[in-house]
Amino acid sequence: MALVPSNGQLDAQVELYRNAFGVVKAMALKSVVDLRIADAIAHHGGAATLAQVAVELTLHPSKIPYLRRLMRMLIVCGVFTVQHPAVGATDEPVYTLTPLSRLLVGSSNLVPFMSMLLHPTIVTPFLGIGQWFQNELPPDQCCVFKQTHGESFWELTGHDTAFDAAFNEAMVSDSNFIMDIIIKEHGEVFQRISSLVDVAGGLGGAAQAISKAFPEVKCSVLDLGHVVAKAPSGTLVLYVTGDMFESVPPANAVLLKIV
Ligand SMILES: C[S@@+](CC[C@H](N)C(=O)[O-])C[C@H]1O[C@@H](n2cnc3c(N)ncnc32)[C@H](O)[C@@H]1O
Repeated sequence: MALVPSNGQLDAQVELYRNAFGVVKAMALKSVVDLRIADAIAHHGGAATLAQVAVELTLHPSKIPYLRRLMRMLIVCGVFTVQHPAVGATDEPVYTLTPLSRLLVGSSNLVPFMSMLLHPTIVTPFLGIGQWFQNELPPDQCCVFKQTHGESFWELTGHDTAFDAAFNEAMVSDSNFIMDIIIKEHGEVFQRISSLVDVAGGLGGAAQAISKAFPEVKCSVLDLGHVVAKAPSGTLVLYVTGDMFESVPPANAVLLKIV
């Protein structure tokens, strides 16, 4: 039988499937965060066999073959690496951390932020994007989030205390991570100002970091009432309740981070 050239169709199919399976990458990462696999490897000095990981995570031994598959996926994603034993050796492969998974361990890790990004409340609305385009929604239901949950993101955080706490913790973890780098590498920008307002600053992770490094900068945070109510006290940072669309407290500089 004569072979018919595929005219790039096979490459296109691979690319199509690769995009569709992108969701598996995200969910594999979610399992790392849920199970704390990076911590398990870190507890073994940064290198562990599957059996050691399984013991650390208290997984049933019957799950080890599936854990191997999950780890294979995560290696492709750059989350872990594996060192195979020399040919003929009977040692087990050893899994190690990479720069990505090192961000999931230690004191200022990004686990809360990753957990939030991959939280069902955040992920589920994406399943309804197609439907959202088809429906003529009333103006007060104009976003995909509201279509799924029946209320806006900020309405939900206003009454769901557990989700709000997780969300605020996530934002603080991102701020702790990024502000450390910004202050070390570009701290000079804060030396030229005397006051700063962190607009929609959440619990003020960014403002707190700036205030600690530059106590001479008068820092304030503007956010919604239910967030300000949980703000830390006894710091130099002033928390102000308000709506950023109505007014913003005066300051030399305005900081907008992930808003
Ligand atoms: C994605 S978070 C970012 C928090 C902070 N900037 C950070 O990077 O950690 C957005 C923040 O905007 C606040 N927010 C939402 N609508 C607001 C409004 N109309 N006025 C003031 N803050 C608002 C939320 O409560 C939340 O704390």
